[in-house]
Amino acid sequence: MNFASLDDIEALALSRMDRNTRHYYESGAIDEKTMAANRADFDRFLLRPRVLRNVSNIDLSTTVLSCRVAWPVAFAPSAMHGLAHPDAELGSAAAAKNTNTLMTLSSYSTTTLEDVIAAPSKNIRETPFWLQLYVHTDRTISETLLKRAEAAGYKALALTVDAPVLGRRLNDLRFKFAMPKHLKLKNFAPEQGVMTASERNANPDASRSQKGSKADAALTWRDIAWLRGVTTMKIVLKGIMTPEDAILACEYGVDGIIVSNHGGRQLDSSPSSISVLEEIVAVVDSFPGNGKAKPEVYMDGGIRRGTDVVKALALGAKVVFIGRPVLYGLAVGGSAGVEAVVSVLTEEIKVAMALCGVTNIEQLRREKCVVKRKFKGLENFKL
Ligand SMILES: Cc1cc2nc3c(=O)[nH]c(=O)nc-3n(C[C@H](O)[C@H](O)[C@H](O)COP(=O)(O)O)c2cc1C
Ligand SMILES: CC(C)CC(=O)C(=O)O
Repeated sequence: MNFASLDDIEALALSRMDRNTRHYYESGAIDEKTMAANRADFDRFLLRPRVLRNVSNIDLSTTVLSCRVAWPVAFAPSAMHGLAHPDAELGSAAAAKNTNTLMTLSSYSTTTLEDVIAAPSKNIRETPFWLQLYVHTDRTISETLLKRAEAAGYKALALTVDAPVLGRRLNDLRFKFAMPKHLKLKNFAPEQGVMTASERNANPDASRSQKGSKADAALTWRDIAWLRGVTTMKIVLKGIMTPEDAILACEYGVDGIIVSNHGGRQLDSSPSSISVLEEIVAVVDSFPGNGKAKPEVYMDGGIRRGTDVVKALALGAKVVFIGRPVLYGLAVGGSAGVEAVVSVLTEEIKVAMALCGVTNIEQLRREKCVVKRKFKGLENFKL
């Protein structure tokens, strides 16, 4: 499949989706200001073209939590891939394997986590898989899920910390989306009472807290110790947006943090991910590790161009994650569509790196001079 840009894939995908799926995938919370800022704020940073530096070979490979991957972009967890394509998560997992891309599976998937990691692919290189987790009010259900993930070969769990309650997505509320009958949240038994976002949105009690979903709104930092006790997988916190929480993450000894506002789907009026990335990287870098490893810092939110990836890496992200683009790729062509997303973004990153005069990811991350602030401060920035 051949596309010029991720926008073209998105436009085709949206034109094919039924209204409710489109709303669920596209929506941000409330006025969608944070979702818009996730895109717009990349324009606050400019790239500096450098010349005559032999850029005939560009190497995009890097590592994430010691696993080698082909490029510095990973798949963010998103619920219910079955809405996008009949192959569901098997399509996205095959694309992840075929392109040696880290995939994070949402625990609210329409395929079991065991089937996802075993998805057939033509690639023999080992590709890391992580499992995203919402902690269930009945902890034994989460413990069982983690044990299953560990046994199946998942390398890390990504604990989503920015959704103790669900953000209000207005079109989900207006149109009361219901998951089609042929789809199930396959990692849970029906009696475990896990509800989809839409079912919860359609239920006013549940939308006030995540009680209805059985996701535990009472979770605190102390629960990290519980997680450490029940799994040997590495622990990544997804949804860190302030230096204060980044320092706490360091103190609690997690292995990674994802600077993320959930694609603008949770707290509207919170800042864009790219605008807070640099200060979070700085506090993690200066945290006194006392010989212990510090968390790797990743980011997601609004990545749609190779230049976005280059900016985020130059501002200190180890890798970035893409959410909606994977769903749109899946919708246009199953695994081939997701591979088309990877291919467009890979080409764009290579071109941007070459024109910035850098040839590998370490160089890009070291040379912070690749990016230049366009505006001195928020006060000068007009949305
Ligand atoms: C339709 C949809 C479903 C999502 N489901 C989950 C989920 O199950 N767990 C989670 O932690 N994040 C979820 N996210 C958030 C993504 O992991 C990610 O943070 C976000 O999509 C990144 O922004 P982007 O879509 O602009 O790339 C979801 C996002 C979308 C759009
Ligand atoms: C089932 C939902 C809670 C998944 C999610 O995180 C989202 O829709 O943003």
